[in-house]
Formats: sequence, structure tokens, C-alpha cells
Amino acid sequence: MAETAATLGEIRARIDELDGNLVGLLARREALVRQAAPLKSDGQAVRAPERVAQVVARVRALASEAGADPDLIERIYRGMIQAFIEMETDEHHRISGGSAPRTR
Ligand SMILES: C=C(O[C@@H]1C=C(C(=O)O)C=C[C@H]1O)C(=O)O
Repeated sequence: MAETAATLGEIRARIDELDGNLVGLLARREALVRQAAPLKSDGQAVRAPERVAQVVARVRALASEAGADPDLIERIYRGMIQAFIEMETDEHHRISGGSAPRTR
């Protein structure tokens, strides 16, 4: 879906509008990832690299359908998932006996 706008102000206003939607969606994603933490046995299960590969492959295909750059979308997703993994790891430690949070 191509977006066109005449001025930088207009472009930024549309970006702000999209960010409003994106943050709402990210909040829902965060809540779901948080719920996954207690269902995992250990750090490897939290990171679940096979699931990450599946998510990345799917969003690359969705990006192509949407006319976006799949490489760009993959980079965005890998960064986002890394942040979610760090949050989920902290959550997992908190739930499973109060051991210290992972160090970055
Ligand atoms: C939410 C999960 O945990 C982690 C976070 C993921 C994500 O943000 O999509 C995917 C896999 C895991 O690295 C999961 O295992 O599904």
C-alpha cells in the first residue's frame, strides 16, 4: 500500500498516526510474549530459534505481498524479537525462583 504526502510535515503526521497504531499492536504482542514465559522450561525454550526462523520466513512473505522490502522487514523483526526475548528471559527468571535477571 503506497503512501503519498506532499510535505515533510504531512509525512511526519502520517508516521505519527501509524506509530499510534503500531504501539497499540506492540503492546498486545508484548502481553502475549509475556504469557509464553511461564510455559517455557529453560533459556533455550525461551529463545526458541526454530520459531524465530518460522516468524521471519512468514513476515518476509507478508512483506513481499505488501510491497515492502523483505530484507528490511526481516531486520526490523529480528531486532524486535531480540528485545522480546530479553523481556521474556527476565520474566522467566522472575517466575522461576527469583534468580538474577540476565545481564546484557
Ligand atoms: C513468544 C515466543 O518466544 C520468543 C519470542 C518470539 C517472538 O517475539 O515472536 C518468538 C520465539 C521466541 O524467541 C515463542 O516462543 O513463541
